[in-house]
Amino acid sequence: MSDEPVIRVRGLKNCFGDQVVHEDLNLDVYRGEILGVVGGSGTGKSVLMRSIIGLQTPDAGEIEVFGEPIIGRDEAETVEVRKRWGVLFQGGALFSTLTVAENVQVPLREFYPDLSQQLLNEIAAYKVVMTGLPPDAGPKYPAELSGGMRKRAGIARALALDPELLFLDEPTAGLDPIAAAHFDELTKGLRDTLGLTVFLITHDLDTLYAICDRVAVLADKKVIAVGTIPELLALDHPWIQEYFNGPRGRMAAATEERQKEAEVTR
Ligand SMILES: Nc1ncnc2c1ncn2[C@@H]1O[C@H](COP(=O)(O)OP(=O)(O)OP(=O)(O)O)[C@@H](O)[C@H]1O
Repeated sequence: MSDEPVIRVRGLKNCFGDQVVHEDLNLDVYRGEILGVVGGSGTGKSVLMRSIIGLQTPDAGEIEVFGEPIIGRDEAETVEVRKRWGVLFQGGALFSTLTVAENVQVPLREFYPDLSQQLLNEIAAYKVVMTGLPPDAGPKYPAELSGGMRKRAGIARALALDPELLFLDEPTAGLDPIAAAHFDELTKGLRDTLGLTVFLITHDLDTLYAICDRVAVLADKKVIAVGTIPELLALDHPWIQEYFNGPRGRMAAATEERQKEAEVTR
């Protein structure tokens, strides 16, 4: 992790009618880190992600990704920076009428319309295997895959353009604990091998303990705290205490502790 922010958010404000979702929200995400983003339902985690990737126009504030301003710029102006990130939306959001391989090719066709079909096929096949899917998953349709495989296919598509930055919105939601743990390993493995920066929205405490370098907590319309889990535990904010020190939080901490001990004795 470096001290260079890949994402810089300052004074962000987002409203829907009378509802103020974000007010004076600030956040830095550093190169090479996996940043977990947590908060109660409706605190605006997805709206924050959508603002950063330019799908939501905020009411005020500044957002920079790789030093490029995002707010108020159209798609054509941000094309170079958009090539540098990949996104896995909540639920995977694959096109159901396209095969896995065709889904992976969508961003390639959008940004590199002159690539030959052979090259598109080769890149898609490589991305599919890279995410741990069997090679024969390429010609399958999303409906023919398990939930865990669909998430992997979503990651394969997010990786299509060899991004430096990956946005994941609740990637382990709906997965059984074993598939979720495998997905966590995949995320960490990709970060370690490709040097990615990962912005990871999650409700999954196991994921936070297992792979996140820092965690940002959304509450009261802003990021109220960001740090390692021990740093957050030292704060006496009621939501943070309830979240990390509630029964599920304690269980996730104990699991992580056991895994670390097992690694030491191995
Ligand atoms: N396009 C929209 N129009 C109106 N309201 C919206 C829109 N998008 C989001 N909201 C509202 O903004 C708030 C934050 O939504 P968001 O989806 O970011 O929450 P979240 O923290 O990701 O929640 P969850 O953990 O349940 O996914 C919610 O109250 C939601 O209803």
